[in-house]
Amino acid sequence: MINCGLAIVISILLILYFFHNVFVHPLRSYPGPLLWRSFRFPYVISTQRGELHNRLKDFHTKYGPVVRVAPNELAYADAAAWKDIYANRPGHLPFQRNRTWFKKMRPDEPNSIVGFDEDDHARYRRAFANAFSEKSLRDQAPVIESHVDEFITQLKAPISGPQGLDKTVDFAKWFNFLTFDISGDLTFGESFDCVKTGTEHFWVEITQDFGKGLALIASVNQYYPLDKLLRYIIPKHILQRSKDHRAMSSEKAQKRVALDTDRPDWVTPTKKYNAQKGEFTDPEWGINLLVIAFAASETTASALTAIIRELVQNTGVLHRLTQEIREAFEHESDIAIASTGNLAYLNAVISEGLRLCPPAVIGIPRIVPAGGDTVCGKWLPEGTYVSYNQYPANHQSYNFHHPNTFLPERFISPDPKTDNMAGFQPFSVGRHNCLGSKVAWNEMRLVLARLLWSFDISLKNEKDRWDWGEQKTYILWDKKPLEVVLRNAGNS
Ligand code: HEM
Repeated sequence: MINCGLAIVISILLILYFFHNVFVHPLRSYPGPLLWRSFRFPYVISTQRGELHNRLKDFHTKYGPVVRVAPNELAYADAAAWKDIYANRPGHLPFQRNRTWFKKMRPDEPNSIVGFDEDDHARYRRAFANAFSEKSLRDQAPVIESHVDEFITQLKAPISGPQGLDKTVDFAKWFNFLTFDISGDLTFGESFDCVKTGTEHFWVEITQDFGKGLALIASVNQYYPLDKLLRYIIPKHILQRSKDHRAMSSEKAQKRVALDTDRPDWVTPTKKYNAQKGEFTDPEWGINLLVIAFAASETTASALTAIIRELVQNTGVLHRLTQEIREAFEHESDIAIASTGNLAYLNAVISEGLRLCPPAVIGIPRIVPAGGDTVCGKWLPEGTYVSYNQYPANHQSYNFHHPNTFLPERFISPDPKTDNMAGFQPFSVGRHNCLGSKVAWNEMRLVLARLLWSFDISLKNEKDRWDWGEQKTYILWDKKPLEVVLRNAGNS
């Protein structure tokens, strides 16, 4: 009897909630699918199924550039939203990162540079910015170049053996090896040696679950007080792995920070700045170096994997790019970070890869600040979740012509009538934009130039062709293997 009464009460509350969201809520005039406008659960289920990017893409096609995707959330595919949501607007309060995505596992954990606390963020950002100045990047270039050199040497080794056989490589794996080795070196002062050993280091292996973990945390946190149960919902062995990983990161961070050295990396300039302006605590170093090592690697590996997939699936583009690179350099040793900056077609290919397959697939929502504010000319109540979602937005024909086609030419001479380049912000804008965008560009140009100079590259299996968006995303791309055949091009 009590159960029956409870069920009736819950049903009535749900119906009232539904009517409130659809007919009374301040966002009621925004278009979107009825179930999503009424309840949060379709968004959460879609996130957990890894298909949110495709659902949002379809919604933006059907409903236009602003869609209500949950009772309190709007998704934007309108370029004007970038400035309103992410940039600093004089006279406006900042739109903070959404706490549901970044809630701490333990209250005594410090915030990180990607956290929601704006004061801590500004303090970290000012310090780490020194590691990404033009001078610091120049100092770090030889470190990146030596890792890329080791990567190419490893790929070449069996091919230049006695049989001179072609070699099959899974680039989804190998780009991870390379980018994590580089960021291990530049954060913790030592490479993870994935390229050297041809295997994933334990630290790197665990980070492969980060996206899924973030997606789960963000989903559960939507349902107060369920979030209190988070630590009981996550299986014990996963919690333990996560603790081990944190402990290993802290240990590595402390070891690196304790070193009295001028090695060119992301710690030396930050430490020098801190020596004058105020030190980080050990836990602050630990969490930030962990976050930066991850942010630098996963994204760049995703971009490189996507770009190579698009190249081997679009052989006309591959041919033109290979020609540009081989004509630009006489010797392999001429290919360096400084010498690859101005290759027009290479830059266009990378941009188009970032447009079609953005590593930051969807935007982490921001929150409209106290008192409410405007986005794209319309006032929104405080507390509204808002985000610009790159993958869904970049695939709309009202933003880019032939939006689903890999067309680097659109970046060679952009036509504002067909392509709205203001919407193309793969590294975001404003005070939280990517700190390492120049590093990413340096790495991507160098790796692609070295690869295409040395190898003729083709798909292992001609039938292994598919659209990048078919993969699942858990905040980040859940990348499928990319098996390609490398044939030594005979250049030296
Ligand atoms: C193709 C590669 C990359 C892409 C597409 C990318 C994209 C992004 C995006 C979109 C953001 C903003 C996230 C947000 O708004 O919440 C971001 C933040 C960040 N990225 Fe990258 N990133 C890349 C590579 C790198 C590299 C190489 C580093 C090197 C350290 C790096 C470090 C960071 C950091 C520290 C932040 C947080 C900045 C802040 O909140 O102030 N990223 N990245």
